[in-house]
Order: sequence, then C-alpha cells, then structure tokens
Amino acid sequence: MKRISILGATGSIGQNTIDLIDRATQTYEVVALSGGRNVAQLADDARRLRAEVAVTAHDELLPELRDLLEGSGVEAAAGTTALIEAARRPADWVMSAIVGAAGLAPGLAALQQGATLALANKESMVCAGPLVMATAQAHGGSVLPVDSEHSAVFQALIGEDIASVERVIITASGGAFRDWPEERLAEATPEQAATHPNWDMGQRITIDSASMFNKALEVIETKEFFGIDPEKVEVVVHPESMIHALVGFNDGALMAHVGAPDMRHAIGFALHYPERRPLPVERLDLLKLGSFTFREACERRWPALRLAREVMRTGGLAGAVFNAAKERALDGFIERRIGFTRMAGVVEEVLERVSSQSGLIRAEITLDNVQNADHLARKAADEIMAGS
Ligand SMILES: NC(=O)C1=CN([C@@H]2O[C@H](COP(=O)(O)OP(=O)(O)OC[C@H]3O[C@@H](n4cnc5c(N)ncnc54)[C@H](OP(=O)(O)O)[C@@H]3O)[C@@H](O)[C@H]2O)C=CC1
Ligand SMILES: CC(=O)[C@@H](O)[C@H](O)COP(=O)(O)O
Ligand SMILES: [Mn+2]
Repeated sequence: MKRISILGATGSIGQNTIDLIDRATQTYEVVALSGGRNVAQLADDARRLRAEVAVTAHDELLPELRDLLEGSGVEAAAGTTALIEAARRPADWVMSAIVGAAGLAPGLAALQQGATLALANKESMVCAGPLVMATAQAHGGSVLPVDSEHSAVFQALIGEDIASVERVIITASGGAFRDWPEERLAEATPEQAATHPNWDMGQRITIDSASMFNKALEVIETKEFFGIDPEKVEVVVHPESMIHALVGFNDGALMAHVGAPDMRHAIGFALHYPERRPLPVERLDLLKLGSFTFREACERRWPALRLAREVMRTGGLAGAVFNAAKERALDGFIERRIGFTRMAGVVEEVLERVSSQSGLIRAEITLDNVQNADHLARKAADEIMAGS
C-alpha cells in the first residue's frame, strides 16, 4: 500500500490532492496531513483519511486541533519543528503544497527519508534548486514537478535526450489584468488581482499571476528543474490556459501539453507516475474550442520577468532573495501598504541592496544560508516599503 503525506493539505493544491485520494479505487495509507489556520478542514480530512498525524503550523492552534481530533486516533501536533518531524515520517510519496519559502524545510525533510516529493511549492526550487535536487539524490528519493507548466515539460521530455532541446516555452494566462491598459495597473486592488481568469488557486499565487511574479518564479523553476540554459526558456501569454508548456527540439518539432486548466491533471500524473491512470478531468472538444491565441509577454508591462532573468544571471542565493522580497512585497500589497505596480520596484531595490553585501549571494546553497538570505531580504523589503 502506498504511504502518502500531504503538506499544505488545507490549500487549493492540497484539497485537489485529497479529491483524487477520496476518489481512488486503490487505497492509500495517509501518514501526515499539514495545514495552517484552517484546523477545521485539517481535522475533518485527517479523520476521514485516518491519517497518523495532523499538524498545524501554528502553535497556538494546537488545543483547538486536539479538541477537533478527540477520539479519532489521529495524533495532533503544531509548530515548525512538528511539521518537519511529520514530513520526515516514512512515506513513499509526499505532496509539497505549502505556500511560500515556508515549504522548503519540510520538503527537504521528506526527501531526507527517501520519499518521492511531488513538488507544487515552486519557491523551493527558486530558493534552493541545487539543494533540493542534491538532497533527493543523496537519499534515493526523487522530485516530480506538479506546477502545471513543469509537469507539461516533464511529460514532453519523457524518452527524449535533454541535449536535443532547443527551447522550452511556458505559457502564462496574463492574469487578472491582461486586458487592462498599462496605465491603469497602478490602481489595481488586491481583490481585483485575486481573481484569476482561468485557474482556481490560493490568493497568493493568483495575485502573483496578475503581476507575472508567478511566471518569473516559474522561469527560474524551469532552469533549476531541468537544467535548461535560461536563454532557452521563453514565456508566451496564452489567455486560454489550455496549452501549459511546449518543448522545442533540434529538428524543429514542438511538443505541447494540452489540457483543461485543472490541477488534478498534474497532481494525478505525479501521484501515479510512472503509470498513467484515468483522471476525473474534462476531455477537451477541439471543435468547440475553435482556436488558441498567443501574445507577447512584455517585460516593460511585467518587470517581474526581467528581474527573473537578472536573478538567473546572478545565481547563488539570488533566487532566495528574490522570492523573499516578492513575498514581503506581496504582503505589503495585500495589506494596502503599497500599490500593485510598486511590488516589482521593491523587489528590484532589495535585489540591489542585498546583492551589494559581498559574500551573501555567493554563499553555498545550504538551508541555513537560504534562511539567512531570506531573513535579510524580508528585512530590507520592510525597510524599503516603510520609506515608499
Ligand atoms: N493552486 C494551484 O493551482 C497551484 C499552486 N502552486 C503552488 O503550490 C503551492 C500551494 O499553493 P495553493 O494551494 O494555491 O496555496 P493555498 O494558499 O491555497 O494553500 C497553502 C497551504 O499552505 C498552508 N500554509 C500557509 N502558510 C503556511 C506556513 N507558513 N507554514 C505551513 N503551512 C502554511 C495553508 O494552510 P491554511 O490554509 O490552513 O492556513 C495551506 O494548507 C504554492 O507554492 C503555489 O505556488 C503551483 C501551481 C498551481
Ligand atoms: C496552475 C498553475 O500552474 C499556475 O502556476 C498557473 O500557471 C497560474 O496561471 P498564470 O499562467 O496566470 O501564472
Ligand atoms: Mn504554474
């Protein structure tokens, strides 16, 4: 029986994963489920799936979680250390679906016990791609992409020689404001930004889609995951979100992954890999769809894309600084301390300030160094926003 854990079980990816587990004919042994504030959902799923342990990231919610789990036989735990210990419990397959850099340490813990890590948490690859891959290799585990574009690239590469790849094109919906004139972007509100045209996702990634920071993270994720030269990674706006990515080979062939915007495609592929099994997703009717459209991903309109290129050129811990600055700028936007278009400016200033501290960016990519860079970048972002 396959033993599985789901980190970030109460979120959008976590709930889609649980939907597949609930429908499965094969039975799974659920080891750990983790969540944050939504302890009611966490306890409900942990009871139904008969998890060994349910963990909330927040210490103060432990009494509530304990009450909700009373008599169920499910252990209750709370806090960062408990989360890492739960991720380290022996499991065959672990879904990494915590949002933000907070997902890195639990994901590494899962890899240290030799699990297959189904990686939705793109921040892990942006902050510490080489560390994630080396940890998997050192402990006999593996990492499977769950981000829709990266799952698409992974599938297009099966049986192919990476040396014959000329380019990788990842698509972007263009987010909530893709049809807005550029001059209006400065007045965009968090509520408007948190409405995605095609995908149903958590608030943070949805706003990142509108600012293109999501795609910026994904360009870096592509480089780290597949070892592709950044020059070969392209972004194209595809408003329908039906083609998730394309891989171009040296004979001119383009292999595309096409499917409805439903994350159960990518999650299910990672859950059943290397097999393909039926999934409860829409089958596309091409005649009804009629056509697919594409637009340029303009770096002036979306400066996050330009910043991602700079981060890849810098290398080292620049990804961790970039991600942390972005997370704080996003907090600032959600809390209405800065405007929508100011987010990229804050991130750029943090990159300049922290990169000038000699040695920091070039330090070895270890968990401690990543967390240190993350901390300094958040502090710098807060100072910059306070003066904005
Ligand atoms: N949603 C999607 O379709 C896609 C998401 N991704 C990536 O997957 C990850 C999850 O995204 P999504 O599901 O949308 O996010 P959600 O916000 O919906 O869910 C995030 C999950 O993480 C938990 N959480 C939040 N903060 C912390 C923390 N500090 N420590 C531990 N747990 C925490 C939340 O708990 P609670 O809600 O209980 O507070 C929840 O379980 C992100 O990295 C995202 O970029 C990638 C591709 C597609
Ligand atoms: C579903 C998924 O993988 C998201 O990362 C998606 O790509 C977001 O949509 P955007 O293309 O708007 O960023
Ligand atoms: Mn994606």
